[in-house]
Amino acid sequence: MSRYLDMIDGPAHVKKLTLPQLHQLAEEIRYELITKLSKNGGHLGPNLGVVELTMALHYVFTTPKDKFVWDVSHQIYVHKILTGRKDRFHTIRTTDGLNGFALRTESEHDCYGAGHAGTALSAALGMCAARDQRGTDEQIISIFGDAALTNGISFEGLNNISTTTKKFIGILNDNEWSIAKNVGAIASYLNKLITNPRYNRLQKDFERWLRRMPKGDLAIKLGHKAEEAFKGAVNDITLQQNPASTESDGRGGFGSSLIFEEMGLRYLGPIDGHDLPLLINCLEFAKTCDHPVVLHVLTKKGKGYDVAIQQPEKFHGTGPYDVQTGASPAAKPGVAPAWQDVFGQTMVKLCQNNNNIVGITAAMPSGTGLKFLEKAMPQKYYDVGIAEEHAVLFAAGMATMGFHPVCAIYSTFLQRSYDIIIHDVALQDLPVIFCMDRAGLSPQDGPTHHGLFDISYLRCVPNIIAMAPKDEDELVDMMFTATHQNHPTFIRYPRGAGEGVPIKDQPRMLEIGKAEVIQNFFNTGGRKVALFGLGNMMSVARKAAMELTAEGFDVAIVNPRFTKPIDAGTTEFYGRAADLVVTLEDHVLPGGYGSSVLELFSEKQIQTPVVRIGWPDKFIEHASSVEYLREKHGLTVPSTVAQVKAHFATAVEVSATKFPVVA
Ligand SMILES: Cc1ncc(C[n+]2csc(CCOP(=O)(O)OP(=O)(O)O)c2C)c(N)n1
Ligand SMILES: CC(=O)[C@@H](O)[C@H](O)COP(=O)(O)O
Ligand SMILES: [Mg+2]
Repeated sequence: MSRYLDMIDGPAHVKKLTLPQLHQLAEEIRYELITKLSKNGGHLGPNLGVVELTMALHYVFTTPKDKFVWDVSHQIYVHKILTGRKDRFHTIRTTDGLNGFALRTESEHDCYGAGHAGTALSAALGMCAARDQRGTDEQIISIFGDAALTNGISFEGLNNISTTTKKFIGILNDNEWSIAKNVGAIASYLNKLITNPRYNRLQKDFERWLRRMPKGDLAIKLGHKAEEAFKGAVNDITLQQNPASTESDGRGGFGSSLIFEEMGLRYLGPIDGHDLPLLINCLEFAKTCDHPVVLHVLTKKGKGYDVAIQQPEKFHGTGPYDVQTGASPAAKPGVAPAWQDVFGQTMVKLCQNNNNIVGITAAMPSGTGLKFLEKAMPQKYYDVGIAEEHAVLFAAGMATMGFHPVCAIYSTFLQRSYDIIIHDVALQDLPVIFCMDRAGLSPQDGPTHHGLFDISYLRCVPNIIAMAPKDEDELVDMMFTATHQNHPTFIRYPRGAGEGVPIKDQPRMLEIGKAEVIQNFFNTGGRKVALFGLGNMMSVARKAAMELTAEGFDVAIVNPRFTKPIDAGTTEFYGRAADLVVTLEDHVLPGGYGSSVLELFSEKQIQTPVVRIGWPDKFIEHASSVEYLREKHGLTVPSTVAQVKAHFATAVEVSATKFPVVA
C-alpha cells in the first residue's frame, strides 16, 4: 500500500494533505520511528510525543524561511523526516549518518544547533531581534519541553521576550517528563494547571470553539476575544483558588497564576498536543498574534508505542530494542559493570558510612547512576532539575555547612557550571566532589555530548584536585579519597562498561598528587619509552607496551592518576630516564594532561621528546562506536606503536643527516 510518507520529499508536501491523510501520515511516521530506531536506538519516546506537533508546525509554517528552534533537539527526528531526510533517517546517530540533534550544516531546515537544554528561548529571541532589526516577516518558533523550563537559561530568555519583540511564538511541549519524572515547582505548577477540573472544563469549551473556528480574519478577531474571555475566566478560577490575591495587578485584573502571562507573554492552552486540527488552528491563531505568545501543548512521551509509554525513562534515549516487546538485547556475557553503576553503588556505601555525604543530580538519575542512592537513601539524594549551575551552587551552600556534597554531572553538562566552579567552589575552597561521567566520547550523541574538555577547563583553577581512575576499582578508591579532602575534587570517567576488574571491599586512601608506577624499565638495552596512560587510556598503554616490548623497546608504564596536581617527581624521573615519553588521554590535546607534562618538562628543562596521544583540536563528530572514532583519530594501540616507531625512525634519519657517520 503506498504511503503518504513516500510523497513527502519536503515540508511543502505536508501542506497539500487533507486531514484524514495527515492522520494517516502521523501513523506512518510513528511506524517509521519505532521500526527504524529499533536497530541502533535513539530518542524514541520524545519523538513519538511530537509527531502531530511537528506535522502541524510544518503545515502552518514554512521552513527554512520560518524558523523552528528546538530545545535540546533530541525530539527533532520527525522534523528531519519531513524535511527531506526520510531516506537517511535509518542512519541517525550512526557513523556518517544523520546527527541525532539539530545541525545547521546538515539542513537549511535546521536553523539552530542544540544538544544541551535551555537554549531554545534565548536563541529564538535573538533571531526575532535580528528579524525586527531588518523589518522582515519570518515567523520564529521556539519549541521547549517542560523540563527545559527547569533550566535557568530558559527563564533568562522568558524574562527578556516581552520587552524585546512583538512577535514570538513559544511552544511548551509538556509531557510531564524530563528523562526521569520532571521535578520542582515548575513541574507541580504545570501539573496543577492541567489538572484543575474547572479550568479543564473551561478549556474544553475554548478548545471546542477553536476547533470550530472558521478560517479568516473575523475568526481570528473572534479568537482573540474568546481568548480574553478565557483568560478572564482563568483569572476568576485563580482568584477563587488564591483568595489572598485580591490586590489588583494594576492591569485591571487580578494577578494571574499563569507564569507566562506574568512575564508578558500571551498564554494559550493547555491543549491536546496530539489533536492535529486543534494544533493547526492554534498555530494559525498564534501566527496572527502581534504579541509574544506561548502555546502549551500536552503530549504523551512514547505515544503510539505502549512499552515506551509505560517506560518513559528507558525510552527517553534507548539502545536497540525488539519492536514487538520493547525488550533490549541481553547483555553480552562477561561485560563489565558500567562506570555509572559502580559510581551509584559506591555512593550508597559512602552515604551509609558518612552522614555528611549527599548526592546531587541535574535531572540525570539513571545516566549518572545516582538512582541507586535515590532508591536506597532518598533522604541523601537531590534531583535539582536541568540546572547544573544551580546544582553546584546548591552543593557549595551545603559544603559551607560542613557537608560533603557529590555533584554527579556529565563532563559536558558541567561546562554549564564553570563560573560557579571557579567563583563559588574553588575560590572559597569548598569540599564539593564532582563525579564527571561521560568524560571521553558519547559516540552516538556526538560533539555536543563528548566530555573532552574538562582537564583543560579545570587544570587552570586553583585549589582543586582532579583525578582519572584507570579502572572501576580505582574509581572507588578515588571517591573514598575525595570524601577525605577539604578541597574541590573532580573525578572523570567514561561512558559505558568499566574494565571488569574486581572491586576491593575496603577502598584505599590515595596519596594526593602521587602517580602509580605500573611497570618499570627493565634496562634491556632497548630504547626506553615511558607510557603515561591516563584513566581509561591505561588499557591502550598496557597493550601498546606489550607490542613495543616485543619489538625490542624497553617500556615503563605509569598511571598518572592525577591531572591536578600532577606527580612532578615521578614524571620528571621517567622524563629524564626515557628516550621518549608518550602521554595518552581520552581528552583533547590542547591544555590536556599531555600539555601539563610538556609544561613540566619545559620548567625542568627536560629535553626528552614527548608524543601526546589524544583528541585533536576540533569537535569530534558522532559515530556508531568509540572504537570507530579512536581508529579514525589515532587513539589506538596500533597508532601508539606506530607513532613510537616513527619517532625513532625519524630520530635516526635526522641524526644520520645531521651528523653523517664518518667512514
Ligand atoms: C544542560 C543539559 N543537561 C542535561 C541534559 C540531558 N537531557 C537531555 S533531554 C533531557 C530532558 C528534557 O526534558 P524536556 O525538555 O521535558 O523534553 P522531553 O524529553 O520531555 O521531550 C535531559 C535532562 C541536556 N541535554 N542538557
Ligand atoms: C539528549 C540528552 O542529552 C540525553 O538524553 C543524552 O543523550 C543522554 O546520554 P546518555 O545516553 O549517555 O546518558
Ligand atoms: Mg518533558
